[in-house]
Amino acid sequence: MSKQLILALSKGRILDETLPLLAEAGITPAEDLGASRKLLFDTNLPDVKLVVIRATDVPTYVQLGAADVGVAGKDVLLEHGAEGLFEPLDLEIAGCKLMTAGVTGAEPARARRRVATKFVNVAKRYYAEQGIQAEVIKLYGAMELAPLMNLADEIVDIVDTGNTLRANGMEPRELIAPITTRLVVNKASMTMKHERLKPLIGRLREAVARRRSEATA
Ligand SMILES: Nc1ncnc2c1ncn2[C@@H]1O[C@H](COP(=O)(O)OP(=O)(O)OP(=O)(O)O)[C@@H](O)[C@H]1O
Ligand SMILES: O=P(O)(O)OC[C@H]1O[C@H](OP(=O)(O)OP(=O)(O)O)[C@H](O)[C@@H]1O
Repeated sequence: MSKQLILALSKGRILDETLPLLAEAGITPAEDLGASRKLLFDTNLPDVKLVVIRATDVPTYVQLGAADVGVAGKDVLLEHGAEGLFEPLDLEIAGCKLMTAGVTGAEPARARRRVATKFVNVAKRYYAEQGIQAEVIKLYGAMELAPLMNLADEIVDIVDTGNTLRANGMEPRELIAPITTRLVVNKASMTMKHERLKPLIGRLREAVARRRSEATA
């Protein structure tokens, strides 16, 4: 195993909140991540590199050891599964909720509920736990359209302000899980590169704690 540390970052809305935390932990990209089409970046530290990839690909990179460390939403991790991954730290950024939602005022009455979502595994697990028979329909976006178009009775999706639901005549129903962004570490790296990872995780943990105490001060 090489001595290099590869960090896999989720691009999109998590990235902007991840970079200041990494900077507080002493890692800054060697160039502006947004200014090029590059996907692999050097940092200020010669033995640390960053890859910036789709959020849903982060657990795969870390699980299979292509990256040592990843930054991903708990929603993505719940959907992917935790095999081969340690989750040592809640970075407490990009908070939102994973919820069921339906048409405002409508009763979720159907014996076999049709549920549209991109979180297929989460949804199957959740409805099974609730003892509700569900036919889960995989979509890749715009879940809020599905009940409107009679494709589904209910959706499972991320809710933050609730504006997207409201704009489409829907309302949140049940909370499946509160979501924040997590640090994940490949299990083999955790053992083999422990000396290198321990201070990094420690500095990130301090940065998160500092923010928390500033927020409550
Ligand atoms: N309002 C929100 N809507 C969606 N995701 C949110 C929201 N607030 C925080 N998040 C977090 O941001 C992540 C999604 O980021 P983003 O929307 O940039 O990616 P995406 O478009 O869903 O990903 P992909 O490109 O893989 O489809 C989620 O996994 C979640 O953890
Ligand atoms: O409660 P709100 O504050 O409205 O946020 C939730 C919405 O934001 C996300 O969609 P996004 O705009 O990221 O598009 P996506 O479907 O491509 O993820 C998510 O899928 C919801 O639709």
